[in-house]
Amino acid sequence: MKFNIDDLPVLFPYPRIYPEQYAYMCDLKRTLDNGGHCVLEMPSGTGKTVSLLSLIVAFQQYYPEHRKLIYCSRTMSEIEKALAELKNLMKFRTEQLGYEEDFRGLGLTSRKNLCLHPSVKREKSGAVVDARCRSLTAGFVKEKKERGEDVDLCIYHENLDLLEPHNLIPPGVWTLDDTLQYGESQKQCPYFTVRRMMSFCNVIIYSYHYLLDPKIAERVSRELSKDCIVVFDEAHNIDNVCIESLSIDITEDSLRKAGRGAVNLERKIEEMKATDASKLQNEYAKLVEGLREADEARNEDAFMSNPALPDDLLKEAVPGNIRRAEHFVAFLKRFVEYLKTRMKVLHVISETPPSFLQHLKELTFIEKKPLRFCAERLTSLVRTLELTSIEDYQPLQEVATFATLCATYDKGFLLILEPFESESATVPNPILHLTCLDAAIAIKPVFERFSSVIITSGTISPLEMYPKMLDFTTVVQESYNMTLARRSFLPMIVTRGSDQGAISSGFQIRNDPSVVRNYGNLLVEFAKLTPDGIVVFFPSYLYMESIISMWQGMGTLDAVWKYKLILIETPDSQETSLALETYRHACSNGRGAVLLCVARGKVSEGIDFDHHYGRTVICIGVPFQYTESRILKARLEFLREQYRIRENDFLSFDAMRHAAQCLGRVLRGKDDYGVMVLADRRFQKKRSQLPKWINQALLDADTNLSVDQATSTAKKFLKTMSTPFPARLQDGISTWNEQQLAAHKEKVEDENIAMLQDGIQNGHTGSKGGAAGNEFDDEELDEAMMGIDA
Ligand SMILES: Nc1ncnc2c1ncn2[C@@H]1O[C@H](COP(=O)(O)OP(=O)(O)OP(=O)(O)O)[C@@H](O)[C@H]1O
Ligand code: SF4
Repeated sequence: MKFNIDDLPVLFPYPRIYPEQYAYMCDLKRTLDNGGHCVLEMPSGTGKTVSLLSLIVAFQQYYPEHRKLIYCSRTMSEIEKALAELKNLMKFRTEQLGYEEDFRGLGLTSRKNLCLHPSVKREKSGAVVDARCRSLTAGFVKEKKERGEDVDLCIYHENLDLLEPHNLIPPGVWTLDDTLQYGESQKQCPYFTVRRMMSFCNVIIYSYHYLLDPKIAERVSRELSKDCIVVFDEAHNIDNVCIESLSIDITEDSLRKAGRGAVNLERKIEEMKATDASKLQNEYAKLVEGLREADEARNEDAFMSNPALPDDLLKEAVPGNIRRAEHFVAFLKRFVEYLKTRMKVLHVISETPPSFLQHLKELTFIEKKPLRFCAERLTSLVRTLELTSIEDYQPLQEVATFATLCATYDKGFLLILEPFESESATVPNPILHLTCLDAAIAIKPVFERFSSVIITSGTISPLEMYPKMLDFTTVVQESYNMTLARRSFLPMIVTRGSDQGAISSGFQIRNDPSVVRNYGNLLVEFAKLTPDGIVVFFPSYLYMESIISMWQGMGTLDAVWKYKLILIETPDSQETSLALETYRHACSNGRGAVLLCVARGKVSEGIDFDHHYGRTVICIGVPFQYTESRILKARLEFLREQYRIRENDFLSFDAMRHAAQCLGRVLRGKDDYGVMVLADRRFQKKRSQLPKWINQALLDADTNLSVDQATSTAKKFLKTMSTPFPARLQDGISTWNEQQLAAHKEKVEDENIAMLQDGIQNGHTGSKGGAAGNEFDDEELDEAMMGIDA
């Protein structure tokens, strides 16, 4: 369908639009017009992707600036889905406009997914694929070939140089699959085709890391211009991605390997001195000028890049004591030895980077400045030495990254040395964590560089938490309702068992036989009444294991087994895929199945249980994080001091965003239906932290149910749902055709005029849904702080 938002003509590739899609697009347009950032929460399965793409492509094509869209998603399947949606949109636009627009949309993922080289693509590890690819494509390998040496090159990479650089792939939208097929047919590398064509694309769809992880972003995304429109889809975990991209763990094993790497480097330096000393001399001369100049020709070698953010990168000359290759390696060895001695301590140490550096200086005379250069200096050396098996130097690179991060950032980081794996362990197995506490550090350059950043997800309540945590301001912050012609999902909070005993995964009572039995009864009852699939989420693997073994003893599993197959998620991804496949099979053939999994696990984040694959979702307990974790404690303290976010507010927010993610798994569209059970008495007080669209569907009467009451409510609901509901009944309510949309716009305009006439100023109030609020009482806080979910 076609419609206008203000003066902007929008082409939307479906005959009907959902009211929330229209509202979402209006707010997007407002954000782009005003030039600023926004946080938008759109109910799951209501076509967020197509709304984003239709509006932004319309904006891009209509206005002369032709602003590029950078669309970041989390997983490869989500990237592929968005590309397919874009392809469909562009096809529709061509049909409507009567001509094909000059447009290119491409998706980028790792080499591992896009490699075509017959032997490299068979490697299992992404790091090995990267390393092997480099050994076939690096500039010095090519030079060797030109000199007539017997080295292998990748023909898929070589062929790219024969093409016009701005036209490596014809215009159009290419899904990852299309790109692979095209690469195969033309014998050209899909990965480098996309990398090199990024400046010539209208839309790029790739993973978060290409913008947020400085090690990758610096290489891949540095040429993107300021007026690009950046979208982070499924952004409810964006703070964790930011933090992970700047955190690093060092173990005794990695230090041993790093030491070996340094010895190897020494050997290589000696060899090069004997054969071609001028290369080392050249490197030295260039380092006097500064690392940037020394490293100009590194465009495509995404290896050992700098972990620090662009603004924090060094532009000065490299300090004299690490300019010579052998001096630098000796320097690294000294640093590795120092770290080894630190690992020998048998008590937990937590210190800030300045205090670490102070101690380091006292003991070894290593200064901060050369440490800052470590990562880049190592890159330069590896290039000069023309090393090919770079995966052997990975641990040394980690140490160099660690050094650079420690010496670059004074604030927002903490070093934590944990000598033992767990409280009860007696054999030391030390880990030195350099943990980033401030998510705002990694994302800051994105907000500073791009004028419009859109943070969106199906579950991103409370909206105001994200601007606080990520330290940015928004022009629009909105949460949308789900318009439904009938009540097609039933959220409820179960607080008591059939015996009226409270149910909760709270620390004190979680393993009480009566609580476990009540949870078991809940599962058995829902297994009886739910057709096809049930997904059950536990707060942690540990709790899931203990409850399953207790259920085994109580005969609960046997009772469930009568009605459904039981499958379990494990930390092993292959096992879990197999369980999922069997689960789907059982749902499809009528046997029905229960999938037991954990909040924050793979299933809760990326897997959709649409239609019969998920008719009931049960959240057993509030999925709090393991609060005894020192890293989490340090982050909580930081959030309190830096951003005035109280510990309990953050813990509660974090638990609820994961609970909401779990609930959202079963509702994948307007024609879908399902029951959402929050089984813990503590959910009652956290209700306001649910996304607006779930909270509004939760009736007051359904917030304090016993297992019996919940069963009878769900039975009635499922009975209603099983009656046919023709799509035409949604017309005008949860879907609009062009006339209905026009009528809505007219109504809004009339209302605005009337309001103006009344002298009432009209303005957006922003989100009212899911205020953060402090919903903890003292008892709950105690529970949370006592480490409920190990
Ligand atoms: N107006 C519409 N009419 C019919 N189908 C639509 C419409 N809008 C979207 N869809 C379809 O609905 C499905 C769900 O859309 P999509 O996956 O984009 O939802 P979403 O909001 O991104 O969900 P989530 O964020 O939870 O993944 C898609 O297959 C999409 O093509
Ligand atoms: S250039 Fe492309 S095809 Fe060749 S090894 Fe690298 S990723 Fe694979």
